[in-house]
Amino acid sequence: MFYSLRSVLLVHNNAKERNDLAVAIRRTVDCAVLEANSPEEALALMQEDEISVILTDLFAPTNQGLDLLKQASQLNTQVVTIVGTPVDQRNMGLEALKLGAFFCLNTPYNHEETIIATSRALQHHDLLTKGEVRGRKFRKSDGFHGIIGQSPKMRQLFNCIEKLAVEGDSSVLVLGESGTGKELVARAIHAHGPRSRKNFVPVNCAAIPEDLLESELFGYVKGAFTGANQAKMGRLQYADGGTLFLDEIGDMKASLQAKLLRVLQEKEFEPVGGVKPVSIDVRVVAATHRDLEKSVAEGRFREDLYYRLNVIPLPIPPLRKRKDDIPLLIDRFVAIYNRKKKNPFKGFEEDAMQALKLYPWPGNVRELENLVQRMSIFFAGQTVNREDLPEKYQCLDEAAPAQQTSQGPENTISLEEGGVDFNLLVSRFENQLILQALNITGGNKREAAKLLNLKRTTLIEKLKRKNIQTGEG
Ligand SMILES: Nc1ncnc2c1ncn2[C@@H]1O[C@H](COP(=O)(O)OP(=O)(O)OP(=O)(O)O)[C@@H](O)[C@H]1O
Repeated sequence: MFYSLRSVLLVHNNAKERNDLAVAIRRTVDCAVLEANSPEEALALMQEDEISVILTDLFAPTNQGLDLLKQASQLNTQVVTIVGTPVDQRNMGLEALKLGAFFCLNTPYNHEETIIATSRALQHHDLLTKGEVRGRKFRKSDGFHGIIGQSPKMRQLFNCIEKLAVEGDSSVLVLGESGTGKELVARAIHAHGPRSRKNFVPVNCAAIPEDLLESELFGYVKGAFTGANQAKMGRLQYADGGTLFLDEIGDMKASLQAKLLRVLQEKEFEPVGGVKPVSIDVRVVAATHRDLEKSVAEGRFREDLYYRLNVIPLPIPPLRKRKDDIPLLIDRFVAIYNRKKKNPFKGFEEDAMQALKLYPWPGNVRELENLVQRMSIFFAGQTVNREDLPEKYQCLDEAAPAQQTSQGPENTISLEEGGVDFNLLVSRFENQLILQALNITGGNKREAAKLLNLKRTTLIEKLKRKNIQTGEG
């Protein structure tokens, strides 16, 4: 997804400090963090990965940091830079700002200040890149804040977002199947309303381990538990004045549901281990693919919290109910995945387009985006017809989509009676996917990572950890 492709490159020559800062950013900001020890290493990484934001020391007195700024903006005109410089060398910081740096921080870095500057820089990057895609290829009428759609159902959705965004305070519950664009909708609500000058902070309640979620959300005071050597601000506080996006809210455990309810009712909370309430002003946008009413009926979700969150329910229709949007979405994704390609993919023939309109898209827009990405790799410089599509997409009529050949999101694994070895099964599943991807790409790790929707560096890390030997690439 183009938002989560955002990556921050930290350039700092003290490995321990760099690593601590990288961990702090990863925990709070929705992005990948890459690290480089020197400007040379940073430039090499920039050749390999698309970087959204660079945070670099200026490496006084050599000016290497200023050189890095110049070369980085030649390599990638949309990269946003933040520089760090000691207080007594602010004049170099000024030079960097004149060269186009977005922000100048004092070193040694203060984690909270750096995290705020980094999220702002990423927001700025989002605006730059969205503007480019729309400006070049898309008209405003094709969608709304990066959400593509022209079908009556989507136009209705855009109207609702416009109205509720302006109002600015009421909680919103975004409902829809996985991959329908719930996070995009939450971002649009934030971007279109009065809170857009402050942070949009996403928290995926299902992705963060239950026992960590509380301190991630609410932060903690020094000494709150073993290892809490200093106080830490929670994500809720980063969202102060802005929007907190609670994805997969249906997965939140009961004790946290009670604490969240208090935030919504009283606009205050206590960090873990703290006794002093902290006032907070956030708009909460929550999302789930679950049937929350059913969870309430089954006693798994608090009824009072459900009503507090559900002030404005916002259902997003599944893709199969708005198939008119498919060609437009395909055009958009083709344009995105053709960016910077020397030999661009030429798109889908009419018979392929017809088949794709017949397919039921259980994984919704995410599945469509992945398919276009895959086709653009394997059919670079060509067009694709129906027979070129993976088998399950070669539909001839609506009632009978071609056989399901892969593990779509609709497939489930059932738990055996005696239980399973979870880690072993997950690891085997990962191995199979990785080996299949490497097989298809002839061992090319970059292309394999694309097929798996992983960053190249993540794939390499996994290969190392699993001791999987591959050819070059
Ligand atoms: N209408 C749309 N226009 C453009 N891109 C879209 C649209 N809907 C979804 N996408 C893309 O599909 C992917 C999934 O979107 P998103 O993460 O917002 O879905 P979601 O409903 O939050 O999924 P999940 O429930 O699995 O978290 C992203 O890459 C997003 O950019």
